[in-house]
Amino acid sequence: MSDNKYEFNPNEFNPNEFNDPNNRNNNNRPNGGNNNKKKGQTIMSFVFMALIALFIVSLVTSRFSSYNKKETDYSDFLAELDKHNIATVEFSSAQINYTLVKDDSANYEITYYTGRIVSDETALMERLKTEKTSDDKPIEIRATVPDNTSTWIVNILSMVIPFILFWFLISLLMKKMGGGSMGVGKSNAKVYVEKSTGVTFKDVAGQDEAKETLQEMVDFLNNPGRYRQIGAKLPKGALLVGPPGTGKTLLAKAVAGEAGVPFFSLAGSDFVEMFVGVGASRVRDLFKEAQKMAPCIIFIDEIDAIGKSRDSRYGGGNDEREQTLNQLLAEMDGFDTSKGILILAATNRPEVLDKALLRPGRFDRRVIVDKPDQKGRLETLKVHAKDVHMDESVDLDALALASAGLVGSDLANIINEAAINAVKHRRKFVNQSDLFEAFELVAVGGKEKKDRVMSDKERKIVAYHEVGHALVSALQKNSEPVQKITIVPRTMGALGYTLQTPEEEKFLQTKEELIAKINTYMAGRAAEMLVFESATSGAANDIESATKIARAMVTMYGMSDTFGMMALATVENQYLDGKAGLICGEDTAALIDKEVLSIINKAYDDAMQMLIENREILDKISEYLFQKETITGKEFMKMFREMKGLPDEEPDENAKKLESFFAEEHAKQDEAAKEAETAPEPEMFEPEVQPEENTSVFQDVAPTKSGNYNESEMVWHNGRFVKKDDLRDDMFEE
Ligand SMILES: Nc1ncnc2c1ncn2[C@@H]1O[C@H](COP(=O)(O)OP(=O)(O)OP(=O)(O)O)[C@@H](O)[C@H]1O
Ligand SMILES: [Zn+2]
Repeated sequence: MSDNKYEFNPNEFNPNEFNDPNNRNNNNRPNGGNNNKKKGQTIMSFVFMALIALFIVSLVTSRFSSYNKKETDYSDFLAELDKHNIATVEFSSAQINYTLVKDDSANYEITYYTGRIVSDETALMERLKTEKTSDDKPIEIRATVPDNTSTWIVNILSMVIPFILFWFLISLLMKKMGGGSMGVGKSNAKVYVEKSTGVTFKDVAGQDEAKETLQEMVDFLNNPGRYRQIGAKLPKGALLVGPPGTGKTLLAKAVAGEAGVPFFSLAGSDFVEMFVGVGASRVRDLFKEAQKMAPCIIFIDEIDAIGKSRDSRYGGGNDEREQTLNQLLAEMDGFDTSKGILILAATNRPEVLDKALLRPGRFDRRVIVDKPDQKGRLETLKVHAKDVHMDESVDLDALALASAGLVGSDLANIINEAAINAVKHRRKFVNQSDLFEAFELVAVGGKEKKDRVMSDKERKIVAYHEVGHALVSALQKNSEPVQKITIVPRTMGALGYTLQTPEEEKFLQTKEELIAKINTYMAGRAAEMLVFESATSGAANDIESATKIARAMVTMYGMSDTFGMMALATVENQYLDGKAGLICGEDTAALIDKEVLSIINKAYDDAMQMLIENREILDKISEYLFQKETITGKEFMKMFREMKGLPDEEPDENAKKLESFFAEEHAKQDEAAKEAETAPEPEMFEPEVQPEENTSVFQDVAPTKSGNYNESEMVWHNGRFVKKDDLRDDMFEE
């Protein structure tokens, strides 16, 4: 199947082209719409030019015709009459035009004109009829209905032209803004229609539940009759809900591909325009076109852009969006399901959607497209690795294990980055270290930046900080194993990091595990304070992450002593950053802060205590890291166990896989050293990536001036260093 994707304007699209069975595989098909549009535009500009030309011509002629006309007073007219100087007189409806007996000095004849004085006219006529000109000819008298055609045209045109000009400018402006060009109401939104998407459920890895639900929809598109016969109401739409990059768009395409029907797609934000009413008319157009092509699928991405609740809490109350939404609801109610139109919509903020959208007969089915589990990740990796030449040694299993928390698009990205890496190293096959580097790029963010010059003092601080994290983690039962510790700075600002990955998929976290995590976060700063007695700004990320966990424990997980199981916050956008909104009074909010602070402070104390008790190990491993710059979790654990006098643990299968995956680090370093001499490094594009949540990265950012506290500003209080400014009276109360 070919991947045929077209952009088209539904207004000028000729649906018959789609219905022509002989035309099925004609790739040029919908361009007819484009040609029509072009033709229309040329005609319009032609008419426009013609009008302008006419206007100019008539202006010029009227100019010329008034060129030899001269206004005079009635008394002048009478005076000339007295002098027998008048040759012709012409009465028109409002004026008297007259010419004089030919004056030889003038090389053209001037027509004079003056107003009529009706009361005087009988006498005047008498005179004109009887009197003669100076050269003894009778005065020529005429009465004409004036020929006003030319002035009439000018008048009309002078009224119409500004309109046309105005309209022309507006449409130019709208085209600039990406709106409609031939009139405000018409749709020029980017609707994509693909006759066959070429995507099937096989291309979507994992997401088995979502596929199962959608399989029903496919069946309904294929056999609408079967459902109708038994009297079942056919579903009109389904809402695909999940975090970004999990494959919602891909699934929608797969439904179209499986059912073999055309796929209309556009983004919700395309509907919302500056002008009220544009969005609504776009919705109308879209449905009109879709009905002509039924059976088909309409896919609306980011439906929250139009479907946002009209409730003002979510920033509702926008006229344009409301109209668009109303139109969408009306269309959904209006169309006939038996034709086989299915509307799929995607969002990662289902909570902001207007309830009306979710009522039966609209998007009444919700399909959750969540982050993949380990199996899902492995399948996704396999799908994307299918067309990439992979070295035999490559173990996608280990990568799937290590990449907890990443979504489908991240995984696709890893495979692609790995392939780019292989090319960069002039290899024909992607090997494990390419994958590892790509994984780090996506999971941690940025690339190694070895040329960044840091002082030994700074590197030492970073080394202690990182080993602090790793050591406290290793000292606790409930923490995840350390996989890598490094003090090589990265391009996105990290000066070093400690990477931990769970050995198995976890769906629940216990209070002990959360506490262990907070302790581990605190350990970086604690190590700095213990050894250098001074804090750096490097712990900013640690502090933020730790506070987030502590706050969730208090407000949502029911894990605090003060509040117990009282709900104090609700998650506002579960599928994005999981931001929570407080649902409590101000007094309670202050108490929450206090509770969060006490959790953090206790964690800091505990971490400090653990480091003090294991100072020797801290010093040794930090020194080792300082020398080597990067060590694997395996190396770290070996040193740790030896010094602790612990027996070697036989790692389980998953642990072994992860170990070997992260051990690639060494292979990579050796290889890089070799290659550095030979191959010149081409510039590589770097995608912007965010560190992910599940795989814990204790990443430490470069210090900034404002955040760099020196010793004198810190005081030791209640068993920890605190910033002098932060010392409050109430801290001494306990
Ligand atoms: N389950 C999956 N199987 C295979 N590939 C996937 C999967 N999920 C995501 N991908 C890859 O990630 C890319 C982006 O996915 P897609 O655009 O469908 O995500 P989305 O959920 O619609 O994201 P958004 O909410 O940001 O629009 C896909 O083109 C595909 O390459
Ligand atoms: Zn840290």
